[in-house]
Amino acid sequence: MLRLDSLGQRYGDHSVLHDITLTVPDGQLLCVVGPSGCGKSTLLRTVAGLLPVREGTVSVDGAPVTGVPDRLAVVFQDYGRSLYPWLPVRENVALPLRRRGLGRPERRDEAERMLERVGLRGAGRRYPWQLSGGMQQRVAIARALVCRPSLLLMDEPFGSLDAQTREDLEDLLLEVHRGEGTTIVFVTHDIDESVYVGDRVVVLSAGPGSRVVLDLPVVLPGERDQIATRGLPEFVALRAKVGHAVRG
Ligand SMILES: Nc1ncnc2c1ncn2[C@@H]1O[C@H](COP(=O)(O)OP(=O)(O)OP(=O)(O)O)[C@@H](O)[C@H]1O
Repeated sequence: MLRLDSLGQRYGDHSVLHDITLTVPDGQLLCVVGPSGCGKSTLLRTVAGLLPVREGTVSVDGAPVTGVPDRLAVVFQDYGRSLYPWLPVRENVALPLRRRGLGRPERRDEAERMLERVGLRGAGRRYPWQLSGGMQQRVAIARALVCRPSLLLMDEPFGSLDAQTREDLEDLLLEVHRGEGTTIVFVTHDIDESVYVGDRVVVLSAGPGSRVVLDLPVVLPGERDQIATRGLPEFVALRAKVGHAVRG
């Protein structure tokens, strides 16, 4: 479980986040949206232990965050820079397992299992630069999940992909989330995307000193489907609520 209690964050004198209190239960996929520059990435960097907590507290599974939490994984927008071009895809995915002390065959098997999970069976021997952007981001997701993190942070992970690939990866994320039950905090600019993938959407106000202005459970009937779900009146109503909150 992730808990933010009265979190305040700033860079020098510039206040970015103010009095953010949130609890993310295990297994929830929380989307965070808000106007550009409101502090979404700052929030993720704080949870990842990459920025010191200025005010309030942040804890993961009951332990205050003072450095990078154990069992945390992060996926960024910039897949091109997050994979090692000199390592084959399988080695990229297996990399985090080295710290777990697994032997080479076990690492290889786990990496192959995750590659299959993200739809990249048979791509293990290829190099990242031989893959499309969408495939590279699948590799980044496989690497993030290979250690079975208890918390996965995703910062605009599909922001630079074309529309079709983006939809494919949204569906992949939902499938993997259902299968692995990982707690996920997913930052996006895209209001539709937040409602489509989220169990819950939190909207931050424009800065400085952004606060939570909407905390919305996403309850939609049936399995999510790119065409059917987006056409549901419930979806349209949720999207409108989030849209109004983002625009202030
Ligand atoms: N390292 C830094 N030093 C100083 N100011 C920073 C730093 N990083 C971010 N900021 C400022 O903090 C504010 C929040 O930035 P942040 O990147 O967290 O917002 P964001 O909501 O993720 O933005 P976007 O949606 O455009 O990616 C912005 O005003 C930004 O200019």
